[in-house]
Amino acid sequence: MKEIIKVRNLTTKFGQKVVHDNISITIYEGEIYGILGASGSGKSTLLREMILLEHSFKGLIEIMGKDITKLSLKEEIELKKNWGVLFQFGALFSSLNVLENISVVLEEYTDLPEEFIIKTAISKLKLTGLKEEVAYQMPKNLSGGMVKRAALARALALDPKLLFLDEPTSGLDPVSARAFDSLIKELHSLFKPTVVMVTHDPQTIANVLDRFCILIDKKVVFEGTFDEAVKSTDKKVQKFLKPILMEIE
Ligand SMILES: Nc1ncnc2c1ncn2[C@@H]1O[C@H](COP(=O)(O)OP(=O)(O)OP(=O)(O)O)[C@@H](O)[C@H]1O
Repeated sequence: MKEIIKVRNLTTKFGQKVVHDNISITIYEGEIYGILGASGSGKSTLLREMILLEHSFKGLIEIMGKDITKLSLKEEIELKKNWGVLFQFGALFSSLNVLENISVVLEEYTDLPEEFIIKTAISKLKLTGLKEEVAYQMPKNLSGGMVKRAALARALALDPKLLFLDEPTSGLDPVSARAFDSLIKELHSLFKPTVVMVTHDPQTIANVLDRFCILIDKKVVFEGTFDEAVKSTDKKVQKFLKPILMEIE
């Protein structure tokens, strides 16, 4: 298996507050990898560090063979073309309609003619199960599930090798959440991107992730598959898994 993201000896501090204390994880190409942990354990911070939005760390983060602290501007742009991001609350631009929200990414990172941008944006929208007419709606008129799908369509705009998802099912009702899990699995089997997601959703953890890490008390206390976690004798891992196992029973 080929490594696509390597985190080594990473320490994150905000002032005196240590969020990650010398943590290391490895994400392999093509897997669906979860960053798990209690609230405030630094999951989103780790994801934000990987996508160059947070820089308060020491140690190594290597993505597709590149140390992300040593990128030239050109390399940074090239690397960003390889990934799509779905932020926790969808984070669509409220003043733009759905089509424009997806198109901005294509306009920023490609030289495609406008007609092709529109066709591509609509095809991404359809991939996420939304109808073409949704393209002309404003985000405020969409349901929570539709916002997530539209935001996922935007994340898919550049056919990313890497898809970063921050709490993809949070805020969704159970039916929409499970439908979103299925969509992620379907898109993954179609395009085989590496998916890195922050989640605390027990069903997603048990049914969608290939491997995951668990952050507790600033450390990575576990990295591996769900079955391996269930078999772990580590007290912290067992305590973390208990409510998840009860929920999925
Ligand atoms: N830019 C920042 N400046 C100062 N503190 C920060 C910053 N970003 C995050 N933190 C702190 O780092 C800690 C970890 O935050 P983070 O959002 O990564 O946790 P999380 O595990 O994703 O939590 P949740 O599950 O609640 O979203 C929190 O105590 C948070 O307040």
